[in-house]
Amino acid sequence: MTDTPPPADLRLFNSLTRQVEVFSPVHPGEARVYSCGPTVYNYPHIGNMRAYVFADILGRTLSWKGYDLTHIINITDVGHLTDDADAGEDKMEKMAAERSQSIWDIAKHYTEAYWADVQALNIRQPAKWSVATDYIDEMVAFAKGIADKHCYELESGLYFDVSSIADYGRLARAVTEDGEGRIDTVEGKRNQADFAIWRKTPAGETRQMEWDSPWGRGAPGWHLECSVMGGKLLGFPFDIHTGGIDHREIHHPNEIAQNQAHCCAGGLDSAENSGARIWMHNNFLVERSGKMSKSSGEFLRLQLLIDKGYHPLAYRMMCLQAHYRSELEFSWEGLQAALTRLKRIVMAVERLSDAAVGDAVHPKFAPMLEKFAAAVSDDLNTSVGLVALEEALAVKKVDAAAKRAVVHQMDKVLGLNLFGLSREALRIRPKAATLTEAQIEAELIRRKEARAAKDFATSDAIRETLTAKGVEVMDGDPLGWEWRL
Ligand SMILES: Nc1ncnc2c1ncn2[C@@H]1O[C@H](COP(=O)(O)OP(=O)(O)OP(=O)(O)O)[C@@H](O)[C@H]1O
Ligand SMILES: [Zn+2]
Repeated sequence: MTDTPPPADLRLFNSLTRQVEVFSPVHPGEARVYSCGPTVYNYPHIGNMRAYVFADILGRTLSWKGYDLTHIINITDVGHLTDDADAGEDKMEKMAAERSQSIWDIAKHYTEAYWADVQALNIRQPAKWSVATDYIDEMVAFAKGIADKHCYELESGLYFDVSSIADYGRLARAVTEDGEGRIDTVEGKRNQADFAIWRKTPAGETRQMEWDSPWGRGAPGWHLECSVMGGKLLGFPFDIHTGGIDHREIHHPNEIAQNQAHCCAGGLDSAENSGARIWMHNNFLVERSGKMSKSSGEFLRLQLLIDKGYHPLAYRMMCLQAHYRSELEFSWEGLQAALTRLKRIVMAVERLSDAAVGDAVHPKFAPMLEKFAAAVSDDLNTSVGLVALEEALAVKKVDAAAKRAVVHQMDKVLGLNLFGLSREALRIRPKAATLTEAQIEAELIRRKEARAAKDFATSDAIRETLTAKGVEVMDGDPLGWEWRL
């Protein structure tokens, strides 16, 4: 019997080196992780939530391996422009103006909506949700510390000179024409990739969110926010920084540039000072038409999936079935398949008795647990991890408590809430359903009576009516019926 996961080095893909590296913590026994959080100007779409499912799997894996995890996710409530480079308006200001609402109300509403999705997807709470506007003083102090050596002032704000640090942009490694084309030229910029770390409020304008600074009244740049919160809450260097793959091109190279400047100011030179040792990026959730995006107007929210009758953890399952570095194409068929797979697993778990769940693992399950540990240790290969879980569930003639123990171990990483979910809970009434559950139950009782009286015509008719109304009758199944999605 063993109560710790089988040892396997955790290997993670570092976007900085473009290599899989063995994780070796900065502080022995600890793991410090920062994840770029949502810009709360709108509802998150399910693509955004893929980024947090990924960060959650990373955090759970680190915890499972025994590291003392400190995970920070920020809430961006100021500074993120409609273009990741320096073009456009502040996303928050723009939405507030469109809605004639205060930014603070908008931020509150969408932060709560985001947290509801976090909870529905069984994403663990981080050590802290750091809210950008709570760190304005620290941002001004950070900017002051690097301004002399690395920045210059223009009418529109304080700009970071990317030629002032070693090896700018090595994370993106793609100074393609495409990349450069995205960066809007601001009159007077020394290099095309220079970016604002403080944006001055234009003369004659007032913004809802503005603060005093040595460079005039204005607001911090989005990249500055993450540098400051990461450094302040985790200390430089920390272990891992995560975000979606779009951040690999502009946001994170700019964060790294600032971190380098900041650390060099403290006497530590060179490109080694990226702030975090490992930078990890999840790939996109895409639709046939391309990347799912808030800015494009129409997008899929988790709530829409639920309204259609899909349990939110089916979406988590869908994410786990793909590797985080692969693009994942969303389709309703794919979601349905993920839900069916989750149901099968939950049914198998339900069959296990309520015997005590311990951490101890029976030797019979050692091969599956080893396979599982090897898979998640191999850059978070959850899709193979799921197969190991199913193999463990399929083992015959074994004590139920022992099986529960191994499932419990695996679910610590997968986070499918397998002991909190029942198959009935996975059956969600679609919003468009015309029948209530009570009506369905009543019809099923009528049908049972008809069958008992050998009145098969009536029994078949009831079944057909239910089918027409989106209900599948399942004879011989303890659940009795399902919504047809
Ligand atoms: N389609 C997607 N698939 C996976 N991750 C995504 C996708 N779109 C954005 N992300 C990630 O979601 C996280 C939150 O992003 P944020 O709230 O800043 O969205 P946004 O950039 O305003 O929205 P969008 O890019 O959709 O217009 C970031 O880590 C981002 O990289
Ligand atoms: Zn960020």
